[in-house]
Amino acid sequence: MMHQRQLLLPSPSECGELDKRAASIVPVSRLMENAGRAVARAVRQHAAPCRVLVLCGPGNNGGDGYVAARHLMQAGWSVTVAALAPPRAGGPAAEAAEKWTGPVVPFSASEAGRADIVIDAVFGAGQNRPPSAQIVTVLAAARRIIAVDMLTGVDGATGALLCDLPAAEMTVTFVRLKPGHLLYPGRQYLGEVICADIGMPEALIAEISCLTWRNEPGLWRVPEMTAESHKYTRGVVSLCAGASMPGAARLSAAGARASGAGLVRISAGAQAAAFRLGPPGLIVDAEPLSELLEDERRKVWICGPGLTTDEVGEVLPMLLDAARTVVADAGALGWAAGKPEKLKGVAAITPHLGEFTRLFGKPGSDRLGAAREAAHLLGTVVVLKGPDTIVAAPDGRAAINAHASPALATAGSGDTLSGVIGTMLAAGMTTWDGCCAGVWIHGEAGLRSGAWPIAENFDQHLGAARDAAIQLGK
Ligand SMILES: NC(=O)C1=CN([C@@H]2O[C@H](COP(=O)(O)OP(=O)(O)OC[C@H]3O[C@@H](n4cnc5c(N)ncnc54)[C@H](OP(=O)(O)O)[C@@H]3O)[C@@H](O)[C@H]2O)[C@@H](O)CC1
Ligand SMILES: [K+]
Repeated sequence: MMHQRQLLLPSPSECGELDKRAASIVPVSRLMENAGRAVARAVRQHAAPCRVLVLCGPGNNGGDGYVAARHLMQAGWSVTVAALAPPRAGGPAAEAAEKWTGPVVPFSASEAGRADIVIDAVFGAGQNRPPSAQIVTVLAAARRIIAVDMLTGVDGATGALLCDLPAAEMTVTFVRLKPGHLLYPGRQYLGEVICADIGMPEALIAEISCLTWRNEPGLWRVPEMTAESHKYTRGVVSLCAGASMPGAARLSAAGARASGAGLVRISAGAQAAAFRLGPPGLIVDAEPLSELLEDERRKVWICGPGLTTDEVGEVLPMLLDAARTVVADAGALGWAAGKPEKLKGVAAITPHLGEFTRLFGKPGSDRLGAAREAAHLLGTVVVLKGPDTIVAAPDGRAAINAHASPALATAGSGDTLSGVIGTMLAAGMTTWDGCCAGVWIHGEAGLRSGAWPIAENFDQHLGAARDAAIQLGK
């Protein structure tokens, strides 16, 4: 099982905090030596010996570059170094630069174009503004790039692009991945991301004030089935269905059932007869919602898939008045467009980027920060869906999900996800844990669904996906 601490995604500034604490225990020069050696090792495993140019910036990222250059040269590779600027005097990077005895060439596009591989050690965690046009031109001239810690031009905290960029083949980072390694658009420029152990004391990692994790089992635990389980302990998930889009509610209900809910009921009102033509295990209620809410065992409700904004306006306030745990999606998000405070009291919302924008405005280049702010504003867990789904809690915690497949980007997939999340909450998980687990399980089902699945296909894999989450979380 991955320990929560192993899943931490410190931002560059949190890494700075870590480096400062580490300095009194392990000299930065030793960490830098380990980092550079790890880069050289990764390059040797990745490529056959060839002409390498190492581009070094003035900070410690550049320091890692000088060390990597030395180790590659010692391994018999043909290596040159080009410095953007001299390393900061008296620092560990200057020490590393002094040990470089190989050729130094100008920091130029022609030198970059001459090399078979360019190692980008220009900026890493310390980049705080867009790189200059000169740097962009030099990187663009490279045939193959391997980045040290982070590709120059990608913001490690947000994954935002700070300039036009060529893509790297590989990025070698240290200690832990950073949010920018998982968040788009940056993620697609980093190639294979390798995280090297450089001897940072684990105890120090536990001390930093980082509240961002990679979404994997171990961050949360999914309840198992036990000999005493019955349908009410496995959990009851209820949904509100409407007249015009019955498919969405049925997909959500199917997602809830296939991921292990004990009982799933649809409140279909006048449409009950049509819903009864569906799968026999799905219970359809025709009674008024006010009556259904008298059953206190029906704690978790999904509201929005298949509902118009008018229908949401009728049912969502009733669910909140009855203090139910509500997962709001689709129509419920449209109902609150421009007035997100209408969703206060909801346990979780699951917007895609378009729905998020209609609720809160454009998130800009920092979707992680925007999701956190939205969660704080509403007191609600926000699941900002996408290829790098972000789950943010009102208390500042956030998880980034990289466990997914583009196959999930199909109509109805979000309805299925709301059902899975409903099931996790009905099984007794906290809202944040349940949302994180639901997103991972949905991702796992997508990964198991083969090429070009339709939303209905995901259901077939949700049980196995939940089981994988349970086993990996042990
Ligand atoms: N985490 C770990 O455990 C370990 C981390 N290590 C390594 O340390 C790296 C972080 O080092 P770092 O803090 O020195 O920052 P780094 O990225 O080298 O750049 C800072 C310099 O660049 C400058 N600068 C920034 N942006 C600029 C721009 N656009 N255009 C121009 N200048 C710009 C900035 O200038 P200033 O803002 O001061 O003007 C400053 O001089 C990290 O990525 C990893 O590789 C290992 O060695 C050891 C263990
Ligand atoms: K770099």
